[in-house]
Amino acid sequence: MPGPLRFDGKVVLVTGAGQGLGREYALLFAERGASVVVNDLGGSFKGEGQSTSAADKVVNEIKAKGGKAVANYDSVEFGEKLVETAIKAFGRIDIVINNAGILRDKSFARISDLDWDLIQKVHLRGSFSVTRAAWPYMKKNNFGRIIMTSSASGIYGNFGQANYSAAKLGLVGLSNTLSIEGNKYNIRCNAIAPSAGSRMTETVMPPELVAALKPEYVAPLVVYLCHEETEETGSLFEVGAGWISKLRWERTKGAVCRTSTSKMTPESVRDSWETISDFTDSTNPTTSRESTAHLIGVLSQLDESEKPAPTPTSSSRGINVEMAKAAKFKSMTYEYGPKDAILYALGVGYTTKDEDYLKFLFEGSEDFSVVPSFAVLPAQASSTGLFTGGIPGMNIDITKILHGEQYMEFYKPFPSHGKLISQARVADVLDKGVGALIIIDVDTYDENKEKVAFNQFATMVIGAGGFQGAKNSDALKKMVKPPKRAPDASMAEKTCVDQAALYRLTGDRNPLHIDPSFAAMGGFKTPILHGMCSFGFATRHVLKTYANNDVSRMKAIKARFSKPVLPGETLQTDMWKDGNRIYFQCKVVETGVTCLTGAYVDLYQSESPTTSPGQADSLKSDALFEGMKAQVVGQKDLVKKIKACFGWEITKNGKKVSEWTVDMKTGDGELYRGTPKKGKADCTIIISDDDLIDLASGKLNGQTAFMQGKMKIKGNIMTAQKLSDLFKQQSKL
Ligand SMILES: CCCCCCC[C@@H](O)CC(=O)SCCNC(=O)CCNC(=O)[C@H](O)C(C)(C)COP(=O)(O)OP(=O)(O)OC[C@H]1O[C@@H](n2cnc3c(N)ncnc32)[C@H](O)[C@@H]1OP(=O)(O)O
Repeated sequence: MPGPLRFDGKVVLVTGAGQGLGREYALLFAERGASVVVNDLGGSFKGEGQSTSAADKVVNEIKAKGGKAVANYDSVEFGEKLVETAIKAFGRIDIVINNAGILRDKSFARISDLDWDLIQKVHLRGSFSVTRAAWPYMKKNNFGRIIMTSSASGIYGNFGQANYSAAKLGLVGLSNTLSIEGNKYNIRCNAIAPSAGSRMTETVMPPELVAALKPEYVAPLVVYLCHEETEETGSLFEVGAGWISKLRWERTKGAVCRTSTSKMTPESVRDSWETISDFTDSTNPTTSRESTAHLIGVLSQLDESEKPAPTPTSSSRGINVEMAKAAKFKSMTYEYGPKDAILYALGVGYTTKDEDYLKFLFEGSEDFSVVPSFAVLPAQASSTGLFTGGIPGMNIDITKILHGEQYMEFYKPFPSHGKLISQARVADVLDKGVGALIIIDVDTYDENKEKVAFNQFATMVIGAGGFQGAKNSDALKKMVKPPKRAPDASMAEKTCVDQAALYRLTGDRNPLHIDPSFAAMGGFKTPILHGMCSFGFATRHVLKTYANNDVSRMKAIKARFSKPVLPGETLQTDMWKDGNRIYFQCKVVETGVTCLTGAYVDLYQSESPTTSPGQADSLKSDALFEGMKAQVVGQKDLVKKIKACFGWEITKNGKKVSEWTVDMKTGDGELYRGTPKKGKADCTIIISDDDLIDLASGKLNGQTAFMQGKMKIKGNIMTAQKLSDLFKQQSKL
C-alpha cells in the first residue's frame, strides 16, 4: 500500500480559511506537513466588516499542533498581497485553494448592482487575482495545484442566487482553461462544488443538515487533488457528507435541421426537437476541439456541390454506400519539385548516413530519383474529402479514421518535378463490424495524360461499422501470406521521436499524428505514426535489399496496417524473395508487435530481354526506364543497356564503341538499330556549339549535358522520343 499523502516542503495558500471549509483545509494541509498561509478578512458572511481574529485563531491552532502557518488579512481582490505573504514567510507558493466567498442572496429582480458586483468581485475576480499572482511561481517551479470552489447553485441554478450562481459557474470555466494552460508546467486545476454546513449554508439549509454536512467530509478531496502525485486536472466534483462524484458534459447525437436543398427554419428545428433532445447514443465531449470536430461530420451530410443530396437511407450510422460510390471527385493537380521529393524521402527515413541514399536526397546527384511511394502524396491530396466532409454519404467521425491497408502500382518513375493529376473514386465501403472500411481508388497521370501510378486506400473508420453493408469486396486488393520459412533478409531501423512531425510536412496533416488531445479522442495515449510512414520505411528496406535502390524496378506494393506504431519505435522488415515478388512484414522491435502484414512488393524484371530491331517500338515502358536508369548510372552502362533494350549500337565515326562518346567536331553521336550504317542513324544526338566547347574543355561531360538538357536525342522513333522526354524532364532540375 502506498504511504500517507504528505506535503512536506510545500506551501499552501487557503483563502477564507478563518472558519468552515477553509479552516478545515488549512488544518489538514498543516497536519500533512505543509506550511500554510491562512487568509481571512474577518468580515461577516455578507462581506461586511473586518478583523484579524479569525485567521489568527486558525494560525494558533496549527502552531499549537506543531505546524507552520502565517496569517493574512487582505481581501482576495488583491491577490498579490496574499501571495507576497507566502513568499515572505516561506519563500515559495505551491498550492492555492480559492475558497473565500460571501453571499448577497436576493431574488433576481431585487439584485442591485452592488449585490451583483460584490459577488463577482469576491468569487470570480478574487480567485482570478490570487491565482494570477501565484501562477508565475508555479510555472517557475514546474509545479502547481489549484482548486476553484464552485457550487451546486452554479451547476444547477438556485432560487435567489442569480449573482452567486453566475460567479460559481464562471469559476468552472476558469478552472477548465487553467487546466489546459497549466498542463505543460505540471500545474493542475480542478473545481469542486462542496456541500458543507457553514455560516453561508445555514441560511439555506435546515439546522440538522448543516450539522451533518461537516467540512471534514469535504477537505480530504481537496487535499488529495493537490498532492504532487495527483494528475487529475480540468475536472469538476460534487462533494459532501463523505460522498464524492465527478461530473462531465453529455451531448445528444443531435439533429441537422437543414439539408443541402432546404433551409434551416424555426419549423425544421421544431420538427427535429425530439431527436435534438434524445440522449440515446449520447457522447461526452471533453475538449472544445472535440466539440467542434463533430461539425465536420455534419458538413459531410450537407455537401452543397452534390445536388440533390438525398439523406442517408441504408445506414443507421451516417454511411450510405451507394451515395458514396456515386460521388464525383474533382480531379486534383499536384505540382511538386525536388524539394518535395527530398522532404518525402527524409520523412520515410532516407538518410545521408547511407551513401546509397544520396540519390534520393540531393537534387545534384547524377541519378537523382524520386522514391516510388511518393505516389501517395498526389493521390491523398485528391481524396481529402474524406476528412473535410466532401464525400456524400460519409457522415463519419474524423477522429476515428485509421489507415487500414494500402496498395500501389507504378507505371513510370517520377521525374524530379512536374504536375500530376489524380482522379479518385470510392470503390466500395465494407462493413467490418469494428468499423467501416472505405476503399478509395486513385489514378494518377502526368502532364501527357499518361498514367504514372495507381493507389488504393483502405481506411477504417472505427465505430462506424454495423450499417448492414457487405463484409468483403473484389474491389479490395488482396493481401498475401509470407512463406513459412525463416526470412531471407531483414532490416531494422529506429524511427525518430519526431518522425511523424517530419512526415506530416509532406502532406498528411491529420492531427492524430501530432496533437495529443486529438489522438486521445481516437483512443490513443499519444499521437501515432502515419501508416504511410511505416509503409515508406518497409518498402525502402525492400528496394534497397532486392532492387539496388533502382526505382524503375518498383511495380506494386500492398500492405495492411495491423497495429499502430509510435514515433521513436524501431521497425524491423522481414523479407522473403520469390522470383520478382518480395513478401514482407514489419514488426515493432521494442514490443514485438507485427504492424505491417499481408504485404508484398512486386518488382519489374531487372534485365530486359534483348529485342530484335523490329521490336523496338513495342518495348514496354519498364524496359525503356532501364535505359534511362543506365544513362544516369554511367556511360559504359548506358551503351550496354541501350543495346540490351533497343538493340541499338553506339558509334563513333561509324564504328561501334563501348563507351558513350560524342563527336567533338560535330557534337553528334549516332544511334543505330542493328549494324551501323553510315548516314542511316535512327536518331541523332545533338548538342549546341557552346556546350560543345564545354565538353571539349572537360567542363561538361556527356552525361551532365544530358541532365541539363543541353544534349538531346532527336529522332523519329517513338521510344527514342520518350527517352528524350525523360532527359528533358531531368534537365529541369
Ligand atoms: C483517402 C485518404 C485516406 C488516408 C487516411 C489515412 C490517414 C492517416 O493519417 C491515418 C493513419 O495513418 S492511422 C495510422 C496507421 N494505421 C494504424 O495504425 C491502424 C492499425 N490497425 C489497427 O489498429 C487494427 O487493425 C484495427 C483497429 C484497424 C482493427 O483491429 P481489430 O479491431 O482487432 O479488428 P479485427 O477484429 O482483427 O478484424 C475485424 C475485421 O476488420 C478487418 N481488419 C482488421 N484490421 C484491418 C485493417 N488494418 N485494414 C483493413 N481491414 C482490417 C479484419 O480482417 C476483420 O474483417 P474480416 O472478418 O472480414 O476478416
